[in-house]
Amino acid sequence: MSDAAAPAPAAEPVTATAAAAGQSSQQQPSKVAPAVLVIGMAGAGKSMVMQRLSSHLSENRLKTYGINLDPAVVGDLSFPANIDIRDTIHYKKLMEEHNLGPNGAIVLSLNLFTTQFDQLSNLLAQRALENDFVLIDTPGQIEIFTWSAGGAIICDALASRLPTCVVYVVDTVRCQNPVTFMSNMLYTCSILYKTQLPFVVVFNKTDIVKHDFAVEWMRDFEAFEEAVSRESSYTSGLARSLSLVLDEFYSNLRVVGISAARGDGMNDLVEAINEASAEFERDYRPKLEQLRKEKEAEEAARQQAQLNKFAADKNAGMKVAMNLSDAATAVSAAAGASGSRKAQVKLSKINYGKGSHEEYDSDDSDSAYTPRDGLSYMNENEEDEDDADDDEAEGDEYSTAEEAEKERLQFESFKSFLASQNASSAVAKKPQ
Ligand SMILES: Nc1nc2c(ncn2[C@@H]2O[C@H](COP(=O)(O)OP(=O)(O)OP(=O)(O)O)[C@@H](O)[C@H]2O)c(=O)[nH]1
Repeated sequence: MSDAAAPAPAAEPVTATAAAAGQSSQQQPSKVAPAVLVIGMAGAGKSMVMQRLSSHLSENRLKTYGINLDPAVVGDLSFPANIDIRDTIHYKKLMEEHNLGPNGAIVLSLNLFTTQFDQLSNLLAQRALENDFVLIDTPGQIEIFTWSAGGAIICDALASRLPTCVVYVVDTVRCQNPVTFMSNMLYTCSILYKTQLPFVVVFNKTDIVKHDFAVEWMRDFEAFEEAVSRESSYTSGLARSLSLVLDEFYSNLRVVGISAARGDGMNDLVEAINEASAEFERDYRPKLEQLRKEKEAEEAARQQAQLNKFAADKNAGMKVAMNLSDAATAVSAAAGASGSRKAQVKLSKINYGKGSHEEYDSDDSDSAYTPRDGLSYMNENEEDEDDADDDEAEGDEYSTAEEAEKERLQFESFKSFLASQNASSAVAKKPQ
């Protein structure tokens, strides 16, 4: 990607708006150069408009920064370009590699190029401070700007950094047919609504046909209807209906007639671009700022929701541990009520192990329970060894009683054995 210095002469302290519209340099417009996206159907004259506009601005001592986004241009460009898509993307190779036709390869080239567009727009933001206009030529495949992701990325990236407008170039000669005119206007409309950027419609090639008829059709529905009535096709009826719908759309359009070949109407074009740029700052910038803030707020809310979910999951984990502890405590208390302290201690140890999450003796009414690591409740006045000692003492008593009972049973059984033995020997000694 080349980024050579623009060939235009050094700018004098006169603003783009003032020079182009013949105003005083006292009126200070934005110092950031507007980005002008030149869009139009193949053959409408975009490249020639780029060439004429660059030289016209250069003659007025205004600096331009040129960008070529058309990968299919053969040979030298007709305008001075600082950045050329052909330096990074070889569209013929793409055709071969992906088995694509020229249109598909051009759209793919643009889409590939837009993957670098964020970096490019950062560079443009700097260059926009050193230049008066950033001019961008695009391929004739205008579907890039109506439905392809690449067009939207380009427009968003530019508009986020520079005042951006669209110059839509129309071939006036081919618009003389009202149905073709309507077809062109529908494209204009769809690009306007897709890009949402300030718009200038440029009727080119006015050296061949004046664009007055087109302006009249846009301003006066009856004039268009009369032209359409001469057509007898189905589409003429559709064109008539559509012109009614587009009435509102026309009223908000900036329209300029030029001849890129002869250089007619160039001052009007520059003035329209400056107006569109001012419209961007006045109407579009606040909307973009609002959108940016909404997106930031959305992102912040999303992050907060994730944090809340994380915290909720963590609390749920703690609750499970706490519930287990409560259950153990309840059973332990029940066991305590029946007087089996040993059972309580054993239960506590079976559930958690000694010194683990929770240990709590329900029969110590004077206990002060203090949380430990948020999970355990332990009687501060009681030491772990107490339990151990209790276990030992009570364990001793218990085993002695058992043994005594065992001894007693053994003794009883021995006595009954002796008694049975004595009885049998008495029978044996009895004289016959
Ligand atoms: N008479 C006349 N011819 C023009 C004018 N502008 C452009 N042309 C001619 O129209 C043809 C197409 O011009 P380009 O500038 O290549 O058009 P483009 O829109 O860039 O075309 P693509 O690159 O194919 O999209 C060329 O033959 C130009 O000489 C004009 O104002 N008057």
